[in-house]
Amino acid sequence: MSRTPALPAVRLDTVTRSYGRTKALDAVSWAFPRGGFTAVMGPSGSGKSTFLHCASGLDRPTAGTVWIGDAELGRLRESALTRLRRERVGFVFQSFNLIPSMDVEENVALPLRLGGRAVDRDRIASVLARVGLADRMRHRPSELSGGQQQRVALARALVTDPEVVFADEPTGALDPRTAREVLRLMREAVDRSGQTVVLVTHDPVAASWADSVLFLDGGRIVEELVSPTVASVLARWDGVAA
Ligand SMILES: Nc1ncnc2c1ncn2[C@@H]1O[C@H](COP(=O)(O)OP(=O)(O)OP(=O)(O)O)[C@@H](O)[C@H]1O
Repeated sequence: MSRTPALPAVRLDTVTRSYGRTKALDAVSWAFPRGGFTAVMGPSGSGKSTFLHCASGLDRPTAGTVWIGDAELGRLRESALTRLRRERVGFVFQSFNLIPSMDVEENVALPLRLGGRAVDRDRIASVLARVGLADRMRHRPSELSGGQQQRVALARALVTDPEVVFADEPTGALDPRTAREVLRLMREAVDRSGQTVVLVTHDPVAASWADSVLFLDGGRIVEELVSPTVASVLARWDGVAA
């Protein structure tokens, strides 16, 4: 079963991703515990996006193995991998990636439609209520603030009840107060719904919401900081970025 408690939500075993002679990821192994919130930090070019893309099945590693739950991604054909990403994984990006011509309800319903699933309006209403936007169903993205758009994107990521949500700099374009609201909702997805969140960020405040922070440097994991605070993240960051 995909939700066997003993299985990590995501596991990487000696994953390397090369671009020519550059090893963007260099034999990285890690297991993300189910129901955990992990932040991934590191200097520019350290491999964070590559890590997230390989861990989520958006990209295929050059070598090594990735599992999401019980599914070994390298064994899946492209169509099965697409289905797995659609049904078992949620994505949130810095740039929201909402469809401008669709209203909020249609944007949130999109993963269900693409997956050929029934669009249950109560489910959409409930996930929008969860992110505090129940009264905005008929709005277009352009009629919403950046923070509201990111909350729609989070609702869209959560609507399929995914095992794991991958977020790439989701608060990068938001002011601190709005960012806090998005982070609180991600924390809630972990604490109340047992979902797993993997968050790539440059922001020590965002990282301090996680249960642990992985520091990447030169395509390798060089540190894990458990129970991070803003101060402890900054202190480690100085060490990694030095
Ligand atoms: N498509 C690509 N083609 C060639 N090289 C790439 C490609 N994507 C990434 N790289 C290289 O791999 C390394 C890691 O890049 P990656 O984007 O994963 O870093 P990052 O930590 O996410 O950086 P940033 O914080 O600046 O977004 C860099 O040296 C980068 O130049």
